[in-house]
Amino acid sequence: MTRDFAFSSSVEANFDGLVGPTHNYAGLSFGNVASTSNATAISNPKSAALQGLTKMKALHDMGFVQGVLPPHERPHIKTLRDVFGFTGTDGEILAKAWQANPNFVLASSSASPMWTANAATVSPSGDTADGKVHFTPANLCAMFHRSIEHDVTGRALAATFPDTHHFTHHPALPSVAHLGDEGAANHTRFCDDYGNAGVEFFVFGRYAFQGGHTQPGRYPARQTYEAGSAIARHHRLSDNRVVHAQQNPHLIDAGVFHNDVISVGNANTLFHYQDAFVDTPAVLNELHHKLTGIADFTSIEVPRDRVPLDDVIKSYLFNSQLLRLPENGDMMLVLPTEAEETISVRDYVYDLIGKGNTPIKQVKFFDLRQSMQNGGGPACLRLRVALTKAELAATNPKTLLDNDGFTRLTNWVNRHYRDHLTANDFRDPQLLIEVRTALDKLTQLLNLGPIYDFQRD
Ligand SMILES: NCCC[C@H](NC(=O)CCC(=O)O)C(=O)O
Repeated sequence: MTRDFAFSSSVEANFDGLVGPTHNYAGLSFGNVASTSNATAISNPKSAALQGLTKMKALHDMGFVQGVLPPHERPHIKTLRDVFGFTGTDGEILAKAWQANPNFVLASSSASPMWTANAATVSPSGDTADGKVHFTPANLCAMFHRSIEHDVTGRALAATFPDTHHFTHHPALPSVAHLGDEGAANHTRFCDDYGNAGVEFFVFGRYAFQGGHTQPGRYPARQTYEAGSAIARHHRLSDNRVVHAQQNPHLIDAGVFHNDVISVGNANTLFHYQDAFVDTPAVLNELHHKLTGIADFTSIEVPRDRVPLDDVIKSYLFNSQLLRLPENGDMMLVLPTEAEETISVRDYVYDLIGKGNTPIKQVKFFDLRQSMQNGGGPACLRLRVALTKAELAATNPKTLLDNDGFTRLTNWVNRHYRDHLTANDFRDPQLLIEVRTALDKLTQLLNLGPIYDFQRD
């Protein structure tokens, strides 16, 4: 197929989460090996945010549309007050909560909204019955510290995509285990041109309303089938262009807590591990079948005996960004440096590129160690939003980064962020004041309006 991708009327924009000023390692995510093994490590929020910005800038410079989503207010005093019941001034609330149980404060202080692959599920207008882009913030109810994200995430998305002629914002699904939803980390879309109808692929860990199915035994299956199917209905997707697949429960038990740790897809390509799903051949068949006449579907399977599962998890091979280069339509993998340092993975990737017989022709590595130590690689850090030209023009322009935007955000980080944070620092009300000062400024830089609770109370 010969096409000039540069003149396509639609794009896939990547909205990365700007790492928040309280980025820290608290070991909060059971089943996420990096998070639990780095609990109590000292974090460097400044360097974490700059690592993220470096990746965003590099992709912008390569011609991709790069957006940004803001961090959240942490420690989240509203949670300590309204959920746990502590009273008094902000300083008193922090002190009382810490005394009752330091974990209350730590679970209210994570910078986890940085992983915007978990912010929402997004259905592009080519897929939806009403021709609008639909957003559903993820309830993230499997982990307490993430379950407090969706209100502010919803406000940030509405401030980024404000035009109701083009964008529809749904509330998060109810926060109960039956409807556990982790957003785009378990959602992929296949298509030809980003503006045309595609096939949406929802991956889940377990069924909540039907017995008799296999599920993991050791670690939680965060996403349910029922959550994905409810979102597909809310987003007005056609059944002929939706595929639901169960993730292999043995992989979840080995530490693959989201589908984006074991597969990545974009445009006409799915890059996945052997046995990523329950009955992988049947899943591939359904994708092939539903994509007939829509896109020339290709799947690339990485065999277990080529790359051991432990190396997949350690290196985050599949937590890559799979990007279609604007100039010629070739695909590029964006990987963390850990992938280059893991010999089996490095050899595999260079072989893949070298052979040249798949759509993936390029690879780039980025140092994202601060995020990686909490289990967040390149793919976790971005939310993809396919947009037509008209939708892109209706997007809040301050959230779409150009050279000046990068300079402003880099200066903002350098001015407001600490370079060293441990658990004890969250007891200090001064940190909260620093965070609020920084975020107040950020809402002006990105023209978001008062999205934070401290700006609204
Ligand atoms: N998509 C990647 C998400 C990583 C995230 N880690 C965390 O929340 C770790 C936070 C801590 O342990 O401090 C999670 O597991 O949901």
